[in-house]
Order: sequence, then structure tokens, then C-alpha cells
Amino acid sequence: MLTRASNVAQDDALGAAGSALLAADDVSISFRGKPVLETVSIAVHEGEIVTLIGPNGAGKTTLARVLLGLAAPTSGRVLRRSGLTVGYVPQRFPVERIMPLSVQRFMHLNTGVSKERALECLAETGAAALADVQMTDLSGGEFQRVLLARALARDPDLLVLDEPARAVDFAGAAQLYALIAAIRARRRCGVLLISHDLHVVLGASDRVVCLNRHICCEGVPQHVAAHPEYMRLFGPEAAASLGIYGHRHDHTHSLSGDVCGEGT
Ligand SMILES: Nc1ncnc2c1ncn2[C@@H]1O[C@H](COP(=O)(O)OP(=O)(O)OP(=O)(O)O)[C@@H](O)[C@H]1O
Repeated sequence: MLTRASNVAQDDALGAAGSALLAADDVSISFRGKPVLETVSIAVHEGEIVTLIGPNGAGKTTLARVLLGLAAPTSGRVLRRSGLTVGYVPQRFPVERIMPLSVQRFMHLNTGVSKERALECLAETGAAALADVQMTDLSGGEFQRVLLARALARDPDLLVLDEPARAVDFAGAAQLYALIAAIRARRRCGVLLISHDLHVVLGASDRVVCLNRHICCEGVPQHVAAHPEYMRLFGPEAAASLGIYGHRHDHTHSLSGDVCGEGT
């Protein structure tokens, strides 16, 4: 359940950020006097996948939390489209190991989602067969699909996914990002992704924002991959490898990741 920071404006001031669903405007935040974000502006629009990348400790999760109203910025504003529904999958989601909890029960826990809706959303993320499995028995990739299904059950306008491919191998990460791209194509929701899996995730992104306390560079993946600031942060090898994986979004994907249509 989201709480709202006092300076989240739910108003028409989004004009400043165009048709954004959610935007940060010159946001700064410090913890115990240590600056973590400095004058950061970012916006996520309907139907686009924006990926936030940056080294460990760059402030990515903090920025997501500020955008969601879970942390109050020291200065700057967060602007949210009126009535916006957000599905948030945080980086860590501890599941009580002592208490038995099936996937089906987890889907209902504090959500008020019906059994049918829960099963529909599990099917959408390819996790329908897991409904009776215990949460503690899920693999890393299965766990992420269940978390994603739970976020989708809110019928969100915007998905915020913090490191969804953490604890997932390379092939599993590619499948997961194909799934996220397919969900975006079907639902036309906005997606804010936080990731370290640069060469997989950049191919699934419309826009990349490279953060290291401040925004170092941003733009379409190819632009960011060639940017000197990106190369400085991640090294020329990382930048070169992106050329192999970059693709234009001129098609959509099925749940299995297969190309299944033209023109997203
Ligand atoms: N509530 C807090 N109190 C104090 N310091 C914090 C708090 N939240 C975050 N920080 C600090 O802010 C910095 C940025 O953390 P954050 O988790 O946003 O980075 P990140 O880019 O998401 O990192 P990672 O890629 O390792 O997950 C870190 O130095 C972290 O210790």
C-alpha cells in the first residue's frame, strides 16, 4: 500500500512534464546530510518503458521511492497524474518462511483480489501453474512472475519494477523483459524499470536514464550506449556489447518472448 509524501502534487502541473503519468521535477534528497539525489528530473509517459540504470548506490531505488511518495524529497516536486494507479514491485520482498503461504493466498493477501482475477493475472505472467505452490518453494524467476502478477492485479497505469531480474539467470532475465514488453504492448501502461542487466534491458527499453546521484545522460538506448558518461560509468566493453542487443520497437512479443506483431 502506498503512502504519500506530503509534497507529491496530484495536479495539472504535469503540464511541465508533458503528458507524464509520473514525474520528478528537480528532486534532491539527502540522508543524514549526505546527498543521494541532486536536482533529478525524470518523467514516465503512458505506454513507454523507461529504464533507470546506474552503479550500486547511485540512488535508483531512492528515486523510485521518491516518485512513489514513499520518501519525501529534500527539495523539488513529484507530480502524479490524478487518479494514477501504480503497481510496485520493490527490490526486496521478504516472505515469512515460518508461515505456510501459497501463491494463491499471497495474491489475495491485503489486495482484495478475487480468485478469478488472481488466476487471470498469474496466467498473464506465465505463472498459472504455480497457484498452489508455496511461496518459499518458488525459484527466483517464478517468484518475480508472481510479484508481477500481484502488481498487475491492481490494473495499474504504471508499473514500477525495481531489479525484476535479480536472482534470475541471463536467459530467464531475457524472458522476463520480453514478458514486461508484452504486458506494456497489451495494456499500454507505463513502465519504470530499474536494472543492472544492461545489455538485456536496454533492448526492451524505449528510453534509458543513467543515474549517478544526478542524471549523467539519457535518451534512446543507442544514444546512451554511445554517450561518454555512460562509457565512463560502465566501461567501453559494456557499451560495445549493447550494439549487439539493441533493437527497435517495431514489433510486439508473446508471453514466451516470440515476435508476434508489428508496430508498437
Ligand atoms: N533510508 C535511508 N537512510 C540512509 N541512507 C539511505 C537510505 N536509503 C538509501 N540510502 C543510501 O542512499 C544511497 C543510494 O541508495 P539506493 O538504494 O537508492 O541506490 P541504488 O542505486 O538503488 O543501489 P543498488 O544498485 O545497489 O540497489 C546509498 O548510499 C544508500 O545507503
